[in-house]
Amino acid sequence: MDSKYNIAHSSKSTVTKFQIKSKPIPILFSGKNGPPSPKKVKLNGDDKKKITFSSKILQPKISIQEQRRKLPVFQQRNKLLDIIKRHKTLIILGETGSGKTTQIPQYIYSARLQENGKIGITQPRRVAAISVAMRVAQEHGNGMEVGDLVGYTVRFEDVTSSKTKIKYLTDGMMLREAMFDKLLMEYTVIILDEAHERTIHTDVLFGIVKRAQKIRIEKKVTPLKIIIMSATMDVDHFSKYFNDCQAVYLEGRTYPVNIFYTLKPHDDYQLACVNAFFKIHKEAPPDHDVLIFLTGQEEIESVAHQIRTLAKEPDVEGPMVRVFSLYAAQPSNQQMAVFQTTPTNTRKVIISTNIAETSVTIAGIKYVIDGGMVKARTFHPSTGLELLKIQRISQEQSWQRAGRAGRDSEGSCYRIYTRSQFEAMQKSTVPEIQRANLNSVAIQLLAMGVHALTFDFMDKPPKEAVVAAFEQLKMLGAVESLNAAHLTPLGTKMSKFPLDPRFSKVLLSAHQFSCVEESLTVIALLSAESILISPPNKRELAQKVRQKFTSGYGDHITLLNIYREFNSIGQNSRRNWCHEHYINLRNILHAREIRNQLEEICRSSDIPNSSCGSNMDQLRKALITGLFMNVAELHRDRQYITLDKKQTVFIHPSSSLHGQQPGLILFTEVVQTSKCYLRGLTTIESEWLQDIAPEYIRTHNIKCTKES
Ligand SMILES: Nc1ncnc2c1ncn2[C@@H]1O[C@H](COP(=O)(O)OP(=O)(O)OP(=O)(O)O)[C@@H](O)[C@H]1O
Repeated sequence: MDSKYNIAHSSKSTVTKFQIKSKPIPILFSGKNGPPSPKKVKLNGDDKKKITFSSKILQPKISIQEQRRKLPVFQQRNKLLDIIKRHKTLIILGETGSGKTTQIPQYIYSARLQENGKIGITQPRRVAAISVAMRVAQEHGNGMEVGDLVGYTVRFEDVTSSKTKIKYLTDGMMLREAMFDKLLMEYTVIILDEAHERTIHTDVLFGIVKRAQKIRIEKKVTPLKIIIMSATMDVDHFSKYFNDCQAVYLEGRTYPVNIFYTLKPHDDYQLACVNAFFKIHKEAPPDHDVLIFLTGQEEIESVAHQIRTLAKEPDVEGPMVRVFSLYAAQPSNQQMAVFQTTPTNTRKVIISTNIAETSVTIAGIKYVIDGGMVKARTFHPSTGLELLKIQRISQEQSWQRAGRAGRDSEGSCYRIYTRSQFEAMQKSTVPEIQRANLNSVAIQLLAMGVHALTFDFMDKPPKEAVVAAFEQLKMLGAVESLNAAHLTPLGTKMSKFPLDPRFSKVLLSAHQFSCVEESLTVIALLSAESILISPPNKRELAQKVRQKFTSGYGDHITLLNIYREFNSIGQNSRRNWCHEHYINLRNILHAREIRNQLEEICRSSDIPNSSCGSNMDQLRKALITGLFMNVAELHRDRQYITLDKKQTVFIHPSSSLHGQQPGLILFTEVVQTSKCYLRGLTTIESEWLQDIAPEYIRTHNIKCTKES
């Protein structure tokens, strides 16, 4: 689970910049293939009724098996199987949509190259793992259900059985499996798909599977075959890391994708995306669906609202529009909704973060609009703060995005940047391991008996980030020293939670303060996307109706109050209640799902359940046990300074403590705009800090000079 710990947005991501315009404005594109000349279908007024066809219906139906045979990879099937048979490690490079993810595991299975083991195919994202597994089960035919021969495992969902031989799973899940079996004996073939993504989990997995393969050879047990796949990767770099392994390039792609660039740069890429959409909408046949790439939930919901509203304007031409959002924080069933077919004469538009960037095929997508931006996490060891920042994508990412069109017919990609902006982009994305907070990775590796400083990474993380991670783990009691080769018993328990170790520590300490129930709720709420909705034009109203939940102790307890109230009302009234109180129903339900999972881990770790009722001091103390490094103190000049790295910080205007000046505050979020703001706050007492984290106070030479 990606915890939202210390995550912040830049002002760009949080401010909804759109004004609804009565009519979309034109946007100019150029492209090497010239502008498209789509079939003009007028769908205004009476014409709308006269349209009785859709190419969704008229398209000659070819069987799924014929579709498989038409894929470029099919031509090379035998040659490919022969190479796979001969090499214990192999890199396969092939165009997006050529059939790598769906076909190669099936070829391997048909040729029984996996012998008695399983074929595990990792995906950086759950939506890809689920949708691809469903497609492959469907391709396999004979009424096969997912979970039989073909299955998937993602966080909070395991759809496999004893019959499963082809298993799609997220790289995070395979990493969890490796914590219980370092040699991954369940598998005889592991395919690391979308290797170019270089998420932290993928990078750690590279080292884990490489090591498992080596040890299995040394121990003379069933060998492990490793296949690394992507459409866009630095083959030499990967080959060198995997002991100069063989690489093959699969030629050919299914359908062409025409690329168009804007003629001038667009700072307001959200607005430009909306305008590009309506340009397409006006001209393209109704069954040509559109996929738009933006950076995060708020942006996506805002653009979705824009498109829904504008599409209803009487002078906007085009068919009916059905808008879908897609981002990581949604529960699975909402994510999977984007794959549903829409009625004839309805255009589907999906607005997604980069989670739809790789592996995913959404049937009917003819057009991709690429906003050119992504939200990326960056950790700053010097300040101890991790910030989520909106930045330009890499060229690799832009090719992957374009590759989401042209999968079932010719497609087009409209890039909301100029050709020279594209050329100025970094070729590849900086691996996440080189820019993220490493304390979760460090604890996971150590649970497998490996120290992050000596681990065989493809690209080593900065040493100071590893040291900072170990310093934190030591202060949390997860390791005894910075060079520890093992976790302490407490550290081992912490590693069982898919959370930032600071949050795991809170859960593990909560029983001491009789507040396991409350801690589970707060940590789950912090691990999901925000449950609070604050529309820019109704911000004050939203705050007013939620006023009754506001706690003088701060945001965490305010969130707890909201959750408690939500839980106490009947199921049928929840939707209305959320609407009235500006609460995001989806997100609060997702938080509840996360809470159930965490509760299950607590139960299996023998943590008895307890509740502190209305005694919030207990919860405030429990929060300190994991978050004592995230405390800021009020100084005489009315500024807050963090105790740890002495950073000047301010209380964010959206915090329930804004306008007050408590002496000591504990924080879980940092927002960097013109200033460094804190939100996700709880007030704490100086004596508690001294009692709960005496070692930290002593070693950091901290004197709490409480001001009020
Ligand atoms: N859910 C689906 N519905 C319809 N067609 C699909 C679906 N999934 C895959 N396909 C078809 O199979 C083709 C191959 O998909 P696959 O995911 O195997 O390609 P890939 O080479 O792995 O692409 P990428 O590098 O983009 O992940 C697609 O281009 C599409 O034509």
